[in-house]
Amino acid sequence: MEYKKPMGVDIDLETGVIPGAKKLVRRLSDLKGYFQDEEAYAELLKENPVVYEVYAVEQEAKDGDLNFATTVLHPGKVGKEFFFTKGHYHSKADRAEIYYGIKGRGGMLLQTPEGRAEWIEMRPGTVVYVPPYWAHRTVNTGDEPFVFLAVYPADAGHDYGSIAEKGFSKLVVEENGEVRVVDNPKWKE
Ligand SMILES: O=C(CO)[C@@H](O)[C@H](O)[C@H](O)COP(=O)(O)O
Ligand SMILES: [Fe+2]
Repeated sequence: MEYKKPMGVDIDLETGVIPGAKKLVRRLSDLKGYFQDEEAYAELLKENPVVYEVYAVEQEAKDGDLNFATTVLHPGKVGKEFFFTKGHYHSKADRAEIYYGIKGRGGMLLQTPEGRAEWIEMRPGTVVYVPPYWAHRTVNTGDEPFVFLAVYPADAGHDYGSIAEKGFSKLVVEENGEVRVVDNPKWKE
């Protein structure tokens, strides 16, 4: 039996960086079609800001092993909608996940394949359990980077297709200076 070597790494709790991790950058241009307000999107696209970065430590996609990653989700809005991650189901849809809030403020939108949505607020110290079969997207509702850790089965995979096409049934917006979770007028099952 070949045993893998155990490891310990220190997340930089200020920046969210995991030393030695694989870095992925998502700019606004990577989120084409995701936001409601197309005019506001086109305007902000001139700057094409970084919306989020992911620092991932991933294993071969085998049953029983675990991956982990931090996400640094920057503050910002497109029109009234707060910056968010693309959101996905897992390719192996029954794979669950744990998120842990490190810095900043935000929350997670979750959704069943039938379109039943839930919103869970996150702050430093919040643990969110993502059950099997729920799509999940994080949203930064604050004015500083929202940093969190995710731990997920190594064989979970990402299925972006249905969210990219249909979005979530709820939107997280700012209205009169308040965070509101409202129905998505463009949602169709
Ligand atoms: O849920 C996971 C892994 O299963 C997170 O590590 C996200 O991958 C990350 O927060 C970026 O979000 P997406 O662009 O992948 O939706
Ligand atoms: Fe996930």
